Amino acid sequence: MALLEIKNLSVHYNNYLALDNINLEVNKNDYIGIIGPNGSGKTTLLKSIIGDITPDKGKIMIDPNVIIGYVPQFSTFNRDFPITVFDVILSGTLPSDYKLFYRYKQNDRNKVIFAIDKLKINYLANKRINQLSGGQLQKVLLARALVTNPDILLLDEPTASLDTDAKEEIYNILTTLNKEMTIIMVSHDIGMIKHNVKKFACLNKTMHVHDNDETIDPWHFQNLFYTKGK
Ligand SMILES: Nc1ncnc2c1ncn2[C@@H]1O[C@H](COP(=O)(O)OP(=O)(O)OP(=O)(O)O)[C@@H](O)[C@H]1O
Repeated sequence: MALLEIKNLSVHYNNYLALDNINLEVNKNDYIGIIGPNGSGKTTLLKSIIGDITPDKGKIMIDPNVIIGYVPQFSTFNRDFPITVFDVILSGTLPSDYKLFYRYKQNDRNKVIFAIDKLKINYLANKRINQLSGGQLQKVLLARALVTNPDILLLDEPTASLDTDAKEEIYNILTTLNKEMTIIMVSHDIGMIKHNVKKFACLNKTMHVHDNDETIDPWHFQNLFYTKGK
């Protein structure tokens, strides 16, 4: 059985159609890159998968044993908030139904230590988030998603506004993580997608999925698709 299956999904914001009849099957160890221009529905699709948006039509079926980790766009993150890296990552252990004054357990802290070790960011643990570079903050948000030990990792533009070295470092980390988990990543960065993912999907309200083999050029597909989709 697929870990996640999307069937005929459509989403409107009031009268605006953001996603139109999306179909996608996601299996163990898939690494899927979703590319599309601004406003094509990439974030809407990820938010539908994590249940933040209720679809008007269609279904998203998730294997009940599957845990999903979500790494939001880091531009949406308030970097001026006075909080340490350790506490940001610890917040990833909060249960969805947590109450005010929730007390973390030692086990929660152990999960943070595990994620910090995994991403080799021990040296950042006591820093405040406003002291981090973009690439460091991205790794912290990744560690925050890893504390739940997810089966599927969803990432929204994980390399946006990073320099080439930082981008490469994030992609290397994702390739390593993909050995043990499924990855779905949204990005504008077609070149990086081409070199890293196993499948790519072109999204512009509707979506087409392709295997990423040597002969396929995502630029070609994206252009074809956008021309046809208009
Ligand atoms: N809460 C909302 N209310 C109304 N319209 C929205 C809302 N959120 C998104 N939209 C619209 O839905 C469309 C898809 O938005 P979405 O954020 O999913 O696109 P995206 O591909 O992630 O864009 P970007 O690459 O700029 O992040 C856009 O036209 C956007 O303006």
